[in-house]
Amino acid sequence: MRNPPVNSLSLEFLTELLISLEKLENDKTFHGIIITSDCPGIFSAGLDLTEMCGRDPEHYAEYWKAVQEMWLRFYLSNLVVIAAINGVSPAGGCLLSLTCDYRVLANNPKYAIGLNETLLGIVAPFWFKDTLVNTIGHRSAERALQLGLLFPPAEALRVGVVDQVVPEDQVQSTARLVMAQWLDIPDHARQLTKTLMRKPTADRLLTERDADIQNFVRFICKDSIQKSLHAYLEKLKQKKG
Ligand SMILES: CCCCCCCC/C=C/CC(=O)SCCNC(=O)CCNC(=O)[C@H](O)C(C)(C)COP(=O)(O)OP(=O)(O)OC[C@H]1O[C@@H](n2cnc3c(N)ncnc32)[C@H](O)[C@@H]1OP(=O)(O)O
Repeated sequence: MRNPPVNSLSLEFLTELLISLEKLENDKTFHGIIITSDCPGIFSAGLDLTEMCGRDPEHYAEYWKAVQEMWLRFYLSNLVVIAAINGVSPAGGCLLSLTCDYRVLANNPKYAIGLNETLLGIVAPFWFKDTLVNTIGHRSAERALQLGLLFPPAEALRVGVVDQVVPEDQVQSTARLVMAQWLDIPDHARQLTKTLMRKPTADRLLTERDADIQNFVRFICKDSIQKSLHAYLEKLKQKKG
C-alpha cells in the first residue's frame, strides 16, 4: 500500500485497492497476495477521516459502500491473503488485516493494532465486530471493542489478533514463508474451506447492505458525531505543532 502519509483508506485508495485485487484474481497465474505498507511505521491509519467529516449524505453513502466492498472482496477472496504488518494499524487498518488469512506483525512496541473506534466516539459496525469475534472469540472481542484497545505486538499475539510476531527485518520473509506453506495445500480444498468458514459472516452484510449504509449515513451525519470526528482530526493536526 502506498498512500502517503498514513495509508488512510480514502475513497480513491479503496478503489485502487479493489482494482488491484480484481486484476490479481483474474490473472490465474497468481494464487496469493501479501498486503504490506510502503509508509514507514504505518500499516494503515484506517478509514480516511476526511471522507467522514463535513461532507454530504450522498458522499457518506458512496464512501461506506466502498468500505463494505473492500471488506467483502478481501474477506471472501479466493486468493491466499497474508498481511505483513509493518506499522501501526488502528481501526480500518486493523479491519483490513483481519480480512486476511494470516497476519504477521513486526515486533515494535509502536506498532499497535486494534479496533479503537470507541476512542473516537464512534461505533464499529456489526461486520467489523463479527470479523473480530471470528478471530479472537467473543469475550476478548467484547472487551477490546468496548475499551477501543490498541494491542502492542506481544498482547496482539496473546489475544490472537495476529498469528505471528517477528523482528521487524523479518516481516516480509516470514510472510513469504507462510505463503509457501498455504500454497502447498490443494487450492480447491482450501478455497472451499475458506468459503465455508466465512460465507455466513459475509452473507449477513450482503443481506443488510443497504440498511447498513443508511445506518452509517444517519449516524455519521449526527452533529455530535461530526463534532467528535472534527475534534479528533484537530487533535491529530495539533500533535505536530
Ligand atoms: C451504525 C454504523 C455506525 C458506523 C460508524 C462508523 C464506523 C467507522 C469506523 C471507523 C474506522 C476508522 O478507521 S476511523 C480512523 C481511525 N484511525 C485512527 O484513529 C488513526 C489516526 N491517526 C493516527 O493515530 C496517526 O496519524 C498515526 C499513528 C497513524 C500516524 O502518526 P504520525 O505522527 O506518523 O502522523 P500524523 O498523525 O502527523 O498524521 C499525518 C497526517 O495524516 C492525517 N491522518 C492521520 N490519520 C488519518 C486518518 N485516519 N484519516 C485522515 N487523515 C489522517 C493527519 O491528520 C496528518 O494530516 P496533516 O499532515 O494534514 O496534519
